[in-house]
Amino acid sequence: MPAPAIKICGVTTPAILDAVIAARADHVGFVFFAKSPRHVPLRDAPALAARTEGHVSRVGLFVDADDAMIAEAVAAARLDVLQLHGEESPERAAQLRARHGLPVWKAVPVASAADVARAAAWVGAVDLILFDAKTPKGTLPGGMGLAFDWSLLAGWKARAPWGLAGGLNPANVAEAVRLTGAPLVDTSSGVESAPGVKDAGLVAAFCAAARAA
Ligand SMILES: O=C(O)c1ccccc1N[C@@H]1O[C@H](COP(=O)(O)O)[C@@H](O)[C@H]1O
Repeated sequence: MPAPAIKICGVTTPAILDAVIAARADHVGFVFFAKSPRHVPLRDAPALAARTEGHVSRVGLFVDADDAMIAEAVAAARLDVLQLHGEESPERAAQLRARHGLPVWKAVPVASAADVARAAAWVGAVDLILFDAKTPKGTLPGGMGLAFDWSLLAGWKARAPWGLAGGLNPANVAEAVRLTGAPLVDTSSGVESAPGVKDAGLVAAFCAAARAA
């Protein structure tokens, strides 16, 4: 089984961006969602984007964002991918893909086998389906460090590119890849010392563990 692609999400500082690049992650995620402790203000995005050039692809994470917000972030961070993490519809995803000419990833919240089955609605509308843990009502729709029961993915027959998120960290990512065969793994809280505070050592450990899986 080839090593999974790796995305480190919620990067907000040049120092951690350098750690992500040094650890040879494939994707870095910038969160454009004001309620998140990992929110990147638009004014900070150009400098972060410039640092990534030629090293890592830039994924912009949005939660039910409007057109203006997404267009500004695409320009400021020179995004390569749009990740939708809210209640966007397949039609909205397809519209954004056409408008920006960028791949669109959609997070699908999972707590049951039915949630995995519902991911079929996204096949064809997006470029990658990201299975993530369903979070409690009233909390952030992701970035909570919560894992779901990975065995639920046994019902997913991989009819589309997909990835695994939710509570992944250096200690469990190898097991997650072994059990699910995920072609892409995505983490945020699992490489932090506190919400929104990334740890360069944990970033390196996560990438090494994912690659060794
Ligand atoms: O990171 C956030 O703050 C965030 C906010 C709103 C939606 C999604 C968010 N993060 C994404 O959630 C998954 C799982 O994160 P974790 O590893 O469990 O912390 C991942 O894709 C994050 O990028």
